Amino acid sequence: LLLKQRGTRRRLPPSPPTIPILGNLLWLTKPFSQMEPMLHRLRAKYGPVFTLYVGSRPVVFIMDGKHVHRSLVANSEAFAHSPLPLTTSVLINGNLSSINNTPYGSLWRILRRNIASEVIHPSKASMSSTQVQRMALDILLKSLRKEAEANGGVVVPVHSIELCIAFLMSSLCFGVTLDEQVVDRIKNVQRELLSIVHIHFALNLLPKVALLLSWRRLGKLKQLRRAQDELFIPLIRARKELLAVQQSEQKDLMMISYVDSLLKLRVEDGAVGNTRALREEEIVSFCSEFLDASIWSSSKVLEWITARLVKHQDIQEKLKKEIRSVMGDKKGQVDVEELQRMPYVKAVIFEALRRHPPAHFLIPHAVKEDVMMDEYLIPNGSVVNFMVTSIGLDGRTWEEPLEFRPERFMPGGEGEEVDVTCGKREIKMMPFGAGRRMCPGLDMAVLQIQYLLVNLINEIDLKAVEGLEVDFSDDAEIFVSMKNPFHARVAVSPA
Ligand code: HEM
Repeated sequence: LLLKQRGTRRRLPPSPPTIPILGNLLWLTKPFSQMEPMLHRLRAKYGPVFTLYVGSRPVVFIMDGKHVHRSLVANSEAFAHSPLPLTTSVLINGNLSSINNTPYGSLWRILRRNIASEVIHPSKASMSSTQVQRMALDILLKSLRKEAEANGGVVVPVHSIELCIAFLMSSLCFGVTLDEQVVDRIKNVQRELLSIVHIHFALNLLPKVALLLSWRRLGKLKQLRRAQDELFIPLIRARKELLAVQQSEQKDLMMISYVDSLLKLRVEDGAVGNTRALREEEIVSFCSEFLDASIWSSSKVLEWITARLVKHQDIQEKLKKEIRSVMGDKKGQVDVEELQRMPYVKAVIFEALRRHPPAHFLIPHAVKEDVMMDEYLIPNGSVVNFMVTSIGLDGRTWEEPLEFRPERFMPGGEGEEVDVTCGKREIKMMPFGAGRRMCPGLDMAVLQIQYLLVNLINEIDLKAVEGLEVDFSDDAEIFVSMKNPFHARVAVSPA
């Protein structure tokens, strides 16, 4: 059991030999892709909870469902802290810039409640997203049709998928449906920003070193931040004016948006009881977090699923059969109520989240007090990292874990009872994290992926291209892409 221990003998989780002063720094500064095999080897040798050191400071790794449950769920408050944000991020974005960077406490709760109840809550989400979802689907189909026409029926679906999800999420962020060129610019700025924010584990403990290493990148970061300001600020101001008109004329808005909620939000300011509105630059930063958190994760999941459907024609056929059985003779788009009657669709999505989670690690957590895990001490100030793939691909839980087999999530399968919110005793997979910092966008993301997947498959057949085998190797950075984007031959019914 997890207990706080005072005054008894304390031993940290096991660790490989460390170099004096440096600790295991050389390992910890490796990019994500190179760290994974090393972490699996350490798990095999030291067990599911072990320590690496940055100098004398411990970085704890938790690699199995049982210990994730003991920490993030059973002792959720102690593990809900985040390490200090990287100094570069503070320089560019200021102190109040994202939910994830906000220390666990009252301000974090306000920000979490805001996104969860004002934007993502099913009642709000369905109001604003139904029409936008339809438009996003049209963009996806139109983009695939255009590419197929130009290339003899062959497409690389990742581009169309990213455009579609970026359109959907930027509309929900700013409350307007933006034209494709603007969406493309937003997507490119966000991608560039992400690509230069290399978050090495060690740097979470050494913000000053991170600053030195990142100094060269600082100019580029500032330039990208200016590009964000140019794109986002006019949209935020337009929304502010619209809200003022709506208030004075008591009109209903056509759709809600994340920016609306941020414009109305009050945060603590200095003395107890004092509050203030968010500054414009803070709103820009929160929008950036919203777009990054939602665009890449959801589009990666849809990319992996469509790649799997090219490879496994039998699964594609089963999906189509289920869609036909629910839709009967009805023509046109499948709606949200019909999606609830498609268990196999959900099984395909869960299998993709298990086999190809878009993030292989949770965002690093931290503890702000000494905490006991079994007989081990996790000392105050430790960074704690949780590996998503070591749980979802654990051969003790899943039969042939590397196989893509949605049937596991159907009645009788080993994943039938899986709870992706990780509230139950056992954690078999955690693509959205677990505990207090668990992804607030879970329901929205699953619903949008269901909607886009079903309507896409209802309209097109995805086939393999002769001589171009789908390669399932991944490119494990912050969000995990396919190393080699796959090609598909599509037969799209005319618009
Ligand atoms: C398939 C889609 C998604 C996946 C797999 C995913 C996964 C995750 C994961 C693993 C975390 C870290 C949890 C932790 O550290 O314990 C996270 C955090 C977060 N996600 Fe998502 N996410 C998805 C979609 C979304 C969407 C659509 C939104 C917003 C609309 C969103 C907003 C956030 C935010 C704001 C956080 C930070 C929460 C905090 O620190 O309190 N995510 N997500």
